[in-house]
Amino acid sequence: MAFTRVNGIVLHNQVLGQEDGPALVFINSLGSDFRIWQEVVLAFADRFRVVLYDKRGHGLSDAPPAPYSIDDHTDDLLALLDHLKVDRAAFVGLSVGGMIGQRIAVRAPERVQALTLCCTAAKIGTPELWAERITAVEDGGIDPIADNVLQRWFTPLFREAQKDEVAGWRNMLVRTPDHGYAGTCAAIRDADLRPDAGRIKAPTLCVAGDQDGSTPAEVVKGTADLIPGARFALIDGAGHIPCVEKPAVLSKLISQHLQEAGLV
Ligand SMILES: O=C(O)CC1=CCC(=O)O1
Repeated sequence: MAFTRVNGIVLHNQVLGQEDGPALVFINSLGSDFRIWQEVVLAFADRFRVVLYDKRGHGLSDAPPAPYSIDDHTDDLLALLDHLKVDRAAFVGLSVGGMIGQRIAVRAPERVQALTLCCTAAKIGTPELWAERITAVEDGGIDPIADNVLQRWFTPLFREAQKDEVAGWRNMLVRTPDHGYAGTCAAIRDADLRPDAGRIKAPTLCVAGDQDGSTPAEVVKGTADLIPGARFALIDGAGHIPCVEKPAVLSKLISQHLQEAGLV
């Protein structure tokens, strides 16, 4: 685990696995930190140099004043990868993490060997919806909205069967700095990546959860249709965070995609 200053802020990050292996970078979602990838990473650490980090405003990274943009998040990740001397990598991005992944694939195509876009889209929600959420968090913090968020993150079955685990992920969510969370809501509010989606050259897999209340399967599929050659896969019994709810299924999909991209 390391703390690295890039672009004037400290980013919490971890590099594990094979020092000489191909790099595999995971980018987490709104209100989460890199612990959400723990189960998935286990499937890759024997073959890959795995890079995990908390984006600005999240986890143990610095939370500079809001608002942020997707390009701020993208600049941070590119600078962190420069610091780590990772020239090229496969990227796996969840939700807003997938927006950052799409942006890297357009801005630095030579660095992207493969892209897995998980429960994400080129445009997520509406500006009005994000403005409402920002106001709610600015007024009352994350706690009052947390139960609604969890209903989108996890299926009813998982929430019922894994009450303690869900309570733990709720703790992660509500401990996100309010302005870090709101700052990233603003990044999502302002991002419409659809005009550039056709420029993505990396082999791309788009993955959806069949019970995702944030980026429903048809929204994810709509983005897959915009990206040349992108494939689409649906995970049964998953909400918005399949790396927690269905880690084995997600790992298998990522692994197959990386194989098809010639990375293993
Ligand atoms: O909080 C949600 O609704 C889920 C979500 C949307 C974008 C993101 O990163 O997470």
